[in-house]
Order: sequence, then C-alpha cells, then structure tokens
Amino acid sequence: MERQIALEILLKFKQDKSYLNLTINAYFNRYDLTRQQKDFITRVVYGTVQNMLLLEYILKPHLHMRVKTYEKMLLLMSLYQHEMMDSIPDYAIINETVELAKKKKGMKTARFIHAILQKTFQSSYQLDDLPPLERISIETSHPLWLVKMFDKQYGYEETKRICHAFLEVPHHCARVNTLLTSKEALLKDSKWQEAKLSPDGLYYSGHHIASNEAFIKGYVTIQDESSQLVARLLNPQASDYVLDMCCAPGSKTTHLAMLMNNQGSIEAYDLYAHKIDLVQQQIQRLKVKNVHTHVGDSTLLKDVYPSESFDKILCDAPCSGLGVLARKPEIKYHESSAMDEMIAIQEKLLENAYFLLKKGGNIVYSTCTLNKKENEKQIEKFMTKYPDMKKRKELTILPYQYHSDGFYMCLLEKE
Ligand SMILES: C[S@@+](CC[C@H](N)C(=O)[O-])C[C@H]1O[C@@H](n2cnc3c(N)ncnc32)[C@H](O)[C@@H]1O
Repeated sequence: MERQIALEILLKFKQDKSYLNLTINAYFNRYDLTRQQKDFITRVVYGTVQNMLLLEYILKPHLHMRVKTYEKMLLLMSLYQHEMMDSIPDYAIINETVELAKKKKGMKTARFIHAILQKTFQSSYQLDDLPPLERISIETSHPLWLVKMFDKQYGYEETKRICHAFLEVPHHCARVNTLLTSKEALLKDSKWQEAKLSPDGLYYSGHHIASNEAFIKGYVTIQDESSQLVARLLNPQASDYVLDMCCAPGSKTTHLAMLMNNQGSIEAYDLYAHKIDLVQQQIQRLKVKNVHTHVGDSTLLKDVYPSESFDKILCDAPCSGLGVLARKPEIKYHESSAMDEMIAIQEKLLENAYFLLKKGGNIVYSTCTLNKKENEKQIEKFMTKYPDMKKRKELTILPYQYHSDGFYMCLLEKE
C-alpha cells in the first residue's frame, strides 16, 4: 500500500511538476494511513526526488532501452531504498517492487523490473572520473546549470558545501509567539531547545510541531530560523504604519505583529485569495490583532496609497526558491528561465516600495534564494535607480552555516 502511494505521488510530481508537500497531504487526506506508513511514504518520496540525478546515474548503465515514466520511477524509488535505507533488506525491496509492477502492468513488466533491480543492486558505481562540477551535480543531484550558476557566483568550495547541505535535514524550527507566551516558558518542555541563529527560534526534537500542544494553542508557529531574521531586521515599532507586500502564508506578517506587540498597523498583501485565507488562519491562531489583509497585486500599489505612506515596508519577494532546496527538493528541477520573470516582478515590487516609503523609513528586501541576480544584483540596480536609498545591512545565510534555509535580506533606508 505505502509503496503504491509513494509511486503515485512520484508520478504526479513527474507529470505535473507539482509541489511534493501538497500532493503528499492530498494523499494522506484520502487514505487511512498509520503514522509509520506516512513516514515511510514521506521518506521515500522526498529521498527519491532529493537524490534523483544520482539514482539515474547509478541506473543508467543497466538500462539499455528507453523506459516509460512508470517503470523509471518505480526503479528509482526502489534504488533509493537500496542505496539509502539500510533497514530494508534487498529481497524485501525487490519482492515488494515486483509485486507492485505485476499488479499494475503484468508479468512482462514485473520480470523486466526484477532483472534490472537485481543487476543494479549487485553492481557498484563511482564518480571519481567526472569533471569537478559534474561530480557535484551527480553526487548531490543538482542540475548542472544550477551547480555552474552557484560556482560562478560563490566559487567552487562554497558551491560544494551549499549543494551538500541541501541533502541534509534542516532543523525542525519554530518561532515563539510572545503575544501569548515566552521562550522561557516553552523551554521548560525538553522537546524544545533554544535555536542558535534567531532570538525567537526554538528547535523541536519531537516528531511533528503541528501536533504539539504549543502549536495548537498558538504559542509557536512553524518558521525556519533564517526567515525569522527578516522581521527583526525591519525592526518595526509599536507606532509604525507597515506595509507587507507579499505576505502569504503569513510567517513574517505575524512576526512583525508580534514585534509590534499587536500595536501600530500592518497592511498585508498577497496576490492570491486562497493564500490570504492561510494568512487569516495564522492571524487567528496566533491572536494577532493589528493586521489588515488584502488580496491584491503589490506591483500596482502606487495607485492605491499616496506616496510616502509607510514608515516601514517588507518586500519578501517571490523568487526562484534556490535557498530552500533541502525542504523543497522539487524546486531544483524547475526551468531556469522562470528566474527572469521573477527578477522583473521583484524590480516592480521594489519600485512601488520606494514610492510608498516615507523619508527616513526602511525597506527590507528578502528572498529565499541564493541566486545573486535576485539578491545583491537586484539591490545594486535599485540603488542606482534611486540614489537616496542607502544600504544599511545586507546578509546572506548559507544552508550549511546553521542547518537552516538559504536566505538573503537587505535593510535599506530612504534618506
Ligand atoms: C516568498 S512568499 C512570501 C512569504 C511570506 N512573506 C511569509 O513569510 O510567510 C512570496 C509571496 O508573494 C506572493 N506574490 C507574488 N507576486 C505578487 C504580487 N505581484 N503582489 C503580491 N503578492 C505577490 C506569492 O503569492 C507568495 O505568497
């Protein structure tokens, strides 16, 4: 049952380029599964996607013909279990996989799958002869264009560290909601430990933060540590009028509200109504009271508010997401061409932010990507266009530094 579901999710990922967490949740809601089955499915799906290029590389010498997506994904998924899940004996992987193939595709396919798996499991592979960047690409399963881009922007050693870090499991991290409790109170439960990077962060050593009582009561919210630095960088005050241009699902909006102690006022925008619903859910759970949410396009806000309306503006822009590949490995297989579209949107958002910011006010521009064209270069362009915008602080967090998401953030001030 669990292998069948894992395979269906992988096929959906391959066909629709869908987000893994959404597809997994949809399947978990549809079937009555035990915790153990859910964990197995999650591990196999994420592991297979995370390591897909390496698995394809291992499989390639044993596949002498083109195979359909069904067979390919079934082979890759089984190979993942063989390579990276020591607790499952090979005979169990082969038996279960062959049964699955027999049920769905018949004896011929089952025999084919059996033969390929046996050959592959018995042979070894090596990466030593690959040129350096290709080696990183295969070893860490990042497309070569991406490895080349990181190499150009960060250099070889840093690229190696970044790509390897994306294979590791990041901290389960939450942010305390000081509107309802304190970090000290939460730390009395040994499942919570103080985070290293964010002053509001807590690591969780239990299984699922969302099923912990502290989450249900609104005492914490799930938020990566790097992302928790963004609202603090903007440093909103209780008397401020704040604009949050891209707010869903609301992690930073609710953090801003918390830092303002539910005072002042925040106008929070997102392009999509269904995403604003998520922000509303967070607002209610965390008992936030100073946020007005709006469905709207923040590249057009110049026409909504008079110039110089806001004291502080957060522009947590849509981006290529190339800092969060440990949590969302599917992103690394997206087309690189989508990045250019993002860059144009980011530019428009910043222009609107400039227009709406009071003199002496601050903008924080942030992204969860490590692509410098969306980060440092974007800000350089912005400052060239608007020379009264001064950079006060700029920070890039790389994923290997704190086992957190890769993030960029920049604090700017209008003179
Ligand atoms: C990086 S996410 C924001 C994350 C959010 N700040 C948080 O901390 O939870 C970027 C968001 O921008 C939204 N977005 C994209 N284009 C937009 C636009 N033109 N105007 C407003 N929101 C937009 C997306 O729907 C997405 O929810």
